[in-house]
Amino acid sequence: MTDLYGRNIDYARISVTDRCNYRCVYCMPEEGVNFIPHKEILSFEEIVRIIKILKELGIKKIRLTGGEPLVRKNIVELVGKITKIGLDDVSLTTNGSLLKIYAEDLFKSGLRRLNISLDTLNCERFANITRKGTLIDVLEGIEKAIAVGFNPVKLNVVVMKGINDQDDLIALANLTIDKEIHVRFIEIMPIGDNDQKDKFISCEEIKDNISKFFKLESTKGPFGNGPAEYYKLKNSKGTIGFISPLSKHFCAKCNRIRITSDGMIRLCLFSDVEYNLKERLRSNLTDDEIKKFILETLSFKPKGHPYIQKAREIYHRNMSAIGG
Ligand SMILES: Nc1nc2c(ncn2[C@@H]2O[C@H](COP(=O)(O)OP(=O)(O)OP(=O)(O)O)[C@@H](O)[C@H]2O)c(=O)[nH]1
Ligand SMILES: C[S@@+](CC[C@H](N)C(=O)[O-])C[C@H]1O[C@@H](n2cnc3c(N)ncnc32)[C@H](O)[C@@H]1O
Ligand code: SF4
Ligand code: SF4
Repeated sequence: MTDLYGRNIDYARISVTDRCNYRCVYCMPEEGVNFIPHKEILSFEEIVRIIKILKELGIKKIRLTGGEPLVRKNIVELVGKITKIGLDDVSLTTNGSLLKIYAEDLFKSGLRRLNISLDTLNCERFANITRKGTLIDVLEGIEKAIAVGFNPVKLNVVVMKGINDQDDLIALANLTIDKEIHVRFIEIMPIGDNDQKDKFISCEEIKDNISKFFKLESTKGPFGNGPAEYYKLKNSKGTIGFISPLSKHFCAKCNRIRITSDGMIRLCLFSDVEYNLKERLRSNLTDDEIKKFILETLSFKPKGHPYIQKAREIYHRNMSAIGG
């Protein structure tokens, strides 16, 4: 599919749930989140049908996300159904807390790569950032993922000024030396109901902080479809990536659409305008009619966000409900 700006859209991020066992400070509030009622959440059959239709429209890469995708009941079964569809790439973004339990079965169901969120290697800070998490669970989950054969394994680090922008950067960068782990530092985005919007630090500053300790060499990065720019440390096995949606946005190269867990097509992370796909799926439209609807909505995909450089808006959905 090509949009009005000539961008080839071949990647869909599908959120399989808005629920999560964590409450990360940059993603959703500690309490009072209104989760989507179960009957509004897309069923496995609906998700699989959407992916098959998207494939016919030229989508080749699918990322499953959430909320926390691994808290969705029978997620392994869903992954198995999706990997059988015959796409070029299926991947999943997770907080890693349940990987100890699911990594092996996910691998057996055909999934080959994982992106795991991990913002610090300090137990106390980890508990404060996730509000509900225990660091050791994620570290063991990462070990397990590597042991069963996932490759590449990428770690996503949302960097917050004054919280994890100093020693954490060095400790996380260090992980890339001996292991084939790819650590990506991400600029915090001002989306949803969170109180971290004054914690922004740009990738340039993050890079400067790392460069005080390590020399970064530009490099090609691991297999992926996302916007990260990659570097490596001398003789390291893994890489270090930077994702800068605000300071150096990548909208001109945007290749993706999103489907929320309640079946809305979201054309841009930074735009709250959504199109009701679920309503069409549940009203007996044919696959061809659904295709036509998706193509029609694509013409509304924005060029980028007009306020992207200094976005300080409150969006009606939290990041957990969009899928990142
Ligand atoms: N602004 C913006 N941020 C994005 C977009 N896609 C992903 N991100 C952010 O990038 C970070 C990493 O996303 P992931 O889910 O790991 O996916 P990815 O980096 O696209 O995946 P790879 O295919 O492995 O490169 C998250 O914080 C996302 O919110 C996008 O289209 N726009
Ligand atoms: C919404 S989470 C969903 C998947 C899974 N629960 C996880 O945490 O990896 C997807 C990605 O979005 C990132 N994210 C969440 N809120 C963010 C924010 N305000 N700014 C930048 N990235 C954010 C997370 O760190 C994670 O890497
Ligand atoms: S970033 Fe992921 S793990 Fe953290 S609260 Fe959001 S959905 Fe949950
Ligand atoms: S902000 Fe919107 S247009 Fe820009 S890269 Fe992200 S999804 Fe694409």
